[in-house]
Amino acid sequence: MDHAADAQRTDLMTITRFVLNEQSKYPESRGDFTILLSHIVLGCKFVCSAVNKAGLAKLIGLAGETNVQGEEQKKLDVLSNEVFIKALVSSGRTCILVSEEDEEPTYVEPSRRGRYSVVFDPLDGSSNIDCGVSIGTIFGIYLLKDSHEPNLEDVLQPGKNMVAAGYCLYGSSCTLVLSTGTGVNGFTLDPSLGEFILTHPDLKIPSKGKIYSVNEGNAKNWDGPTAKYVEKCKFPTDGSPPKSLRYVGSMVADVHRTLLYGGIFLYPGDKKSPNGKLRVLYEVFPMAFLIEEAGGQAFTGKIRALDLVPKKIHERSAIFLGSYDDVEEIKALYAAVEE
Ligand SMILES: O=P(O)(O)OC[C@H]1O[C@](O)(COP(=O)(O)O)[C@@H](O)[C@@H]1O
Ligand SMILES: [Mg+2]
Ligand SMILES: [Mg+2]
Repeated sequence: MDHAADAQRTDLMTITRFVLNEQSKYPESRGDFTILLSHIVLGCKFVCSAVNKAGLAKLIGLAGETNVQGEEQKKLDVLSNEVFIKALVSSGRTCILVSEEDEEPTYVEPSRRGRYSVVFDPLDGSSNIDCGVSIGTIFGIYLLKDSHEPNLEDVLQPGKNMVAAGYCLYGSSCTLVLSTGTGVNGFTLDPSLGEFILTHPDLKIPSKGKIYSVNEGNAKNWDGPTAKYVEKCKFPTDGSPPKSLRYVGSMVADVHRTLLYGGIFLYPGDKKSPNGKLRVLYEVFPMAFLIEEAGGQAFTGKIRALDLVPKKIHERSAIFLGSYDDVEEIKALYAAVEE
């Protein structure tokens, strides 16, 4: 084994070094994004360690408050939210923060303000916290185009205007997946080094998958195209084998598997919740941005998810995302009912 040759073939790259490389592609860049990202990374490391020791540190269970979604907040929801607000404000690079856990946006005071708006779900998959199943953090980043006073319009924008998006998965290992609009890369936290190391360079989602991921418990309320699609997954009529069902119930975990293995993740609208459950700004948009960057598709049942223009910060939307060919199939079923 020629270790020297092998060493020259594979990079030992930290996420900071990676983003610095990216930054060098933009001579006009002042390093603001690199600083912002280093604070997001710090937040992820903090939350990762809190999640790992949740049972020991009495961080399991309810916080005793209810958030704007009407959900009972978990202690880790509240802690993660505080950690990210603090990390983002202290970066000195943000102007507006939108969190799932806060009814109103946080407008950063002028003396600590920067040009980036960050929309985020501090802890995704809250129903899985207490049983130790994979959970995560999701974030999307917009850049203020000019020096106007930041306002709600700066975040109520189509997802395609984001400059970066990512998530951090707190699972058997802690993995941060990031895109700055030029491909998708995954970094694994080495707890002994406290460093996120590049382990999944240039991720590409397979064009077709063998897995479908949906909460079938809502099946009785589904519309025609969704019911037909899931039926096709289970009872294919073209001689192909049935797809396997995988559903963790944490969007980060279900999308991470979909990104690596291919297939489709869907949280459709239904008779009970016409706009589904997932929130446009800090769940649908960042995941759609990553999936498209990796060669997949993200569809709302009507349009390309990233073309949505949200009217409210906690707006929800149906979402079908994953492998290009699989999403193409469900788009055809919805197109058929439009005719
Ligand atoms: O239990 P359901 O209805 O299947 O919903 C699961 C979905 O809800 C969520 O937990 C909502 O996110 P939060 O946990 O951040 O509120 C998603 O992660 C997941 O995909
Ligand atoms: Mg969530
Ligand atoms: Mg959440």
